[in-house]
Amino acid sequence: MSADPLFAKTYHAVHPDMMMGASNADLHDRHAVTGLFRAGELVLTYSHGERFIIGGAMPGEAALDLPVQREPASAAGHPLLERRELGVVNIGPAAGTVTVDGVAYPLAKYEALYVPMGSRDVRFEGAGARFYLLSVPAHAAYPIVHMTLAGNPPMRRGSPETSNARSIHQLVLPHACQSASLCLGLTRLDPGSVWNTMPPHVHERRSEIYLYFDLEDDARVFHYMGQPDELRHILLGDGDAVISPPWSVHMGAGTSSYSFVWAMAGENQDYEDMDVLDICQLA
Ligand SMILES: O=C[C@H](O)[C@@H](O)CC(=O)C(=O)O
Ligand SMILES: [Zn+2]
Repeated sequence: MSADPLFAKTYHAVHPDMMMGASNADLHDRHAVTGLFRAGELVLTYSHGERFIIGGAMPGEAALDLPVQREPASAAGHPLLERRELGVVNIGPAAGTVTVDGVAYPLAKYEALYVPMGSRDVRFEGAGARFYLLSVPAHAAYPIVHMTLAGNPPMRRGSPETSNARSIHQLVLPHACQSASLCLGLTRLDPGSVWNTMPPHVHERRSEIYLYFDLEDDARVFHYMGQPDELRHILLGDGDAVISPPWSVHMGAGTSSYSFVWAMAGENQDYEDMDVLDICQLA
């Protein structure tokens, strides 16, 4: 539940002690973001981690508009992006269009749009498109940027021998697209590779959200989280996201290969600001 009617659910910050001994249902309730993609709906949730708005828009035949703020009264009716920036990724299957203040941006599957603070009207169209939405508070307006995978060649990580060969596309990071705080990318596993983010890491200065997709209906990702010596897991399906607190490991293994969108915000935009963990220290 959420106090602000704009949001389907509010996710609170979680203390490390709360993860130890939590039931699987509580873990899911506190960290898994499900139900974002409903035909004909735009769904928003709110996380107290970096004040992320995590949402999904699945237009169907009718267009969907980003709503305006409702609370407090002084902000009611103002654009949602009055003091926020937005990242949009089309996770498919079909192409769609995002129109920002009258300018249309066709987004093929895997393409993304950075929408600056101050944008007023944001409209989503296209049957079969699923737009994943991530918004964080901003202090400055940067240019709108349409990102393609071809325009953002990947870093190659992992290998088939360790079942983790993958392409990491950095989409919203300072060298590719300026933003106030948001960092965003897309990682695709090679066929037959199932492990992401190996070796895993933590980054105390940013929290991170993963959204898994390109999974068949009966496939799952076992997403690991928690302190390195107190790991827990959550089972996620196609179109499900998971919120990692800044102190938490985030890595996963799937029952097939898959893709995921990663999004971070916090006090820096240095992708390399990670404490990489040795697999042998995990427990
Ligand atoms: O902090 C950065 C993120 O966790 C991801 O970029 C990691 C990732 O995509 C991978 O290794 O597959
Ligand atoms: Zn990370």
